[in-house]
Amino acid sequence: MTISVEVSPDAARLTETVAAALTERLAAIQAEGRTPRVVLAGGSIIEELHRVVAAAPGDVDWSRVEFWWGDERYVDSWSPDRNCLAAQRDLLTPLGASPDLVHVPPATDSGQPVQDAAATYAQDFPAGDFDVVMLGMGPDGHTCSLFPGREDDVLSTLDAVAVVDSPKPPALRLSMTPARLSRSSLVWLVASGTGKAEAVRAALAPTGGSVDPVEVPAVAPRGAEATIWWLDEDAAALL
Ligand SMILES: O=C(O)[C@H](O)[C@@H](O)[C@H](O)[C@H](O)COP(=O)(O)O
Repeated sequence: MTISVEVSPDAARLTETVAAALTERLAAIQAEGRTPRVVLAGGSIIEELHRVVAAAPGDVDWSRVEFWWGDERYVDSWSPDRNCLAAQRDLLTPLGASPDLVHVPPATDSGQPVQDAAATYAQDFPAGDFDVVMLGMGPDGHTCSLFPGREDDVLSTLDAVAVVDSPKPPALRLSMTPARLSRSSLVWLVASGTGKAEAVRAALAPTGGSVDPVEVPAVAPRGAEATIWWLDEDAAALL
């Protein structure tokens, strides 16, 4: 398992580079006769990445790719806060993804308390491992609605947790745990801009030795084959 850092000159080159790496990987998996399993997320750079992939879909049969979400806001299914609606609009609909292969997390109109919704969400995860998990990171080092100091979430041995008082609105969220996110060949963290530079340094170049995943949750998910931090120069400025 390797951990590496790839730095692009700016946000546009960053999303182009990650998009090309994604389409190359998914095409290679399909060439082996497998259906790729991809985990999506929300956040500004990830949503821009989705648009770039949709504009440059590569040699991938997107109707034969399975999708899940690493986290989702637990709000009404039509709320603009939903990560999955943005991904559907920017990525999945333009690429012709198969609705049967898109695993939409539960929403509040299911009527379930958030804890039950987390269990329902996890029941929809595959028996096998993922191929690519693509995550953003907040300026505080959170990823996937896994926030600093939330030991019960970050170190959970479950596949998914309910986040009940997120410091970033909306308060209720569903998160795939680092334990489950790490059941993936590749974990990619994508970060852009000076606002992420301090968190990138905390994750990758700590001043005081090793990084505590409870303090910097973005370091917790690790790919079985590789973990890659895709950064632009601004995000990498303090490395
Ligand atoms: O619900 C969320 O907030 C996102 O899923 C979150 O994990 C996101 O990826 C980071 O917060 C980065 O977001 P920005 O790139 O917009 O800062």
